[in-house]
Amino acid sequence: MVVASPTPVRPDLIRPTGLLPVIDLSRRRSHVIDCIVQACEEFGFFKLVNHGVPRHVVANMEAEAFAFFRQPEPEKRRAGPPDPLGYGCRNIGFNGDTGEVEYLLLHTNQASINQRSKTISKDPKKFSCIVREYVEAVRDLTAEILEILGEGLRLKDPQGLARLVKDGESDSVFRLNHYPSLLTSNNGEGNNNNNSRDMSSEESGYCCVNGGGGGLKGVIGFGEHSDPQMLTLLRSNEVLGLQVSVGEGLWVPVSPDPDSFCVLVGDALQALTNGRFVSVRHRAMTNPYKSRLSMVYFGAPPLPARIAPLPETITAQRPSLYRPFTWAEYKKTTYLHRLSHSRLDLFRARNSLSTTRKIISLN
Ligand SMILES: C=C1C[C@]23C[C@@]1(O)CC[C@H]2[C@@]12CC[C@H](O)[C@@](C)(C(=O)O1)[C@H]2[C@@H]3C(=O)O
Ligand SMILES: O=C(O)CCC(=O)C(=O)O
Ligand SMILES: [Fe+2]
Repeated sequence: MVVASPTPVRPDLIRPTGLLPVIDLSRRRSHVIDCIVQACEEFGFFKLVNHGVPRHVVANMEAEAFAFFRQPEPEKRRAGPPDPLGYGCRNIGFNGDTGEVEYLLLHTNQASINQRSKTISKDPKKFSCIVREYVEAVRDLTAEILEILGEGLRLKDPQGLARLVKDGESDSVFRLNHYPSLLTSNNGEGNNNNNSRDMSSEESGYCCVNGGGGGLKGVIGFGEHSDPQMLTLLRSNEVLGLQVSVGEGLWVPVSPDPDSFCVLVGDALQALTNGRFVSVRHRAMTNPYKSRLSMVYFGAPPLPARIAPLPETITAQRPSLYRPFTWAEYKKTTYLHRLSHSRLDLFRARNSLSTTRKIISLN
């Protein structure tokens, strides 16, 4: 069991379950604003409950995803190889990263979804319609959270951040990750799991914290990284796997809750807030007994959008930490590096390291 003690959570605001914040979106708005800002500052992560995304929209997407991954490998390969969009198995990105995961990566642009659906599903109209419904719901929720953050940061234009993901040209992507259990994967030749079944949690009795339980070591499904975009909304089935870094090598498992969304601050939002919000490092472990499915929306601005610390986040004590860049420039850099690379450091303003040292010594 991991016991970690990073910066203590202000007890009046966030209701922690274990260590990580859980925020109820249906509470009083001013309270929600304070909680979300605090969570983004302290962890770059929170769990959101009572979020308003209809259950059937999530259930339909999950059913389509499982139906896709249940197919024999040659069928799935029709939707690949990832360019980076499409179906991928074990290889992540173009720089040698691997993990025990198979995935579908889609752009959220409707024309692209329609086109890709043709190689993904035997009923492409149904598939693209279900993806559209899900993506629209999570995009709207992402925009709502960004508006809350805009208010919390007292931005002159509180809707500005949300507009970036609502823009028709937004470069947001959607990813379905499937982490087969050891029972359903077949050692190397893909995951032809259509005839296998998982164990029930009662059968498995598996309790995985920081990688292992019952004497089994955890296997990395998706290695350590931060997400490059602004905000990530991640929903998984009831299987444990996601872990969040709280610094000093400590990984905190996120208890799975199919009715909630995990919200993760990405690199672009860290830059826009001049480091006030932290992009959280995270990873996903596989579960030996149960297949895990995560559905992940990455809210991004349009490619030409300029990313630079917002004026309201720049002060005499905390001058601009990052030089301006476009999302296109950042995305290109992302794809030139390994998954675990701290790519935002490449965009630090000159002298920002000495500024950081000054801030630390003033505290
Ligand atoms: C190894 C890589 C895969 C990735 C692009 C990268 O070069 C580094 C970041 C990776 C990541 C992590 C978050 C998202 O899953 C993703 C789609 C993204 O935007 O950055 C992936 C990229 C990918 O798998 O294509
Ligand atoms: O599957 C998960 O829980 C994490 C996946 C992830 O971090 C990603 O797709 O970027
Ligand atoms: Fe991620």
